[in-house]
Amino acid sequence: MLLPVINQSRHALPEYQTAHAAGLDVRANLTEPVTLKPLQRALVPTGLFVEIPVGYEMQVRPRSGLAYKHGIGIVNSPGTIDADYRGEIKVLLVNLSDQDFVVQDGERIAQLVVARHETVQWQPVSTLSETSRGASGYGSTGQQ
Ligand SMILES: O=c1ccn([C@H]2C[C@H](O)[C@@H](COP(=O)(O)OP(=O)(O)OP(=O)(O)O)O2)c(=O)[nH]1
Ligand SMILES: [Mg+2]
Repeated sequence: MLLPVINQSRHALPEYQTAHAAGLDVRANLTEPVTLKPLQRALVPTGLFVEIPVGYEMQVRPRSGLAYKHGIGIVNSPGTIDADYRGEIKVLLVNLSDQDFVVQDGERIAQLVVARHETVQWQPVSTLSETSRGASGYGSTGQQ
């Protein structure tokens, strides 16, 4: 897919790091580093503006390496970039570790996944089809 993009950051466009990666690693675009204290969050700019085709969305997902090594997650994970959004893509990072974490300019902070989505029209009904699961959930099938 060709994706229209305006890059107002100082960095190269997000790239797939391997041949069949789902996510494009996106970099922080900062004039100075941002320090996240434990449990602190920050809306980190990317300097990127995109025009996603109708029927698609862009998901802003965490990077597992940052999560595992530093406890860095995304508060609203996965973030949703709508097809009609024309603003800057931002990443809502949170520090879930017990130590300060410094986000550096140019650091790969998240990955962007473009995906199709459906648009529904509601069909109000009074009954739903029966299944063996029924209304059971929240661990109803056990742990092992
Ligand atoms: O991680 C994110 C999530 C959202 N957005 C932008 C694009 C998205 O299209 C817009 C709105 O996001 P969302 O619908 O998740 O937020 P909201 O709280 O429902 O805001 P709104 O009332 O503007 O829809 O904000 C980002 O830049 N990064
Ligand atoms: Mg919304």
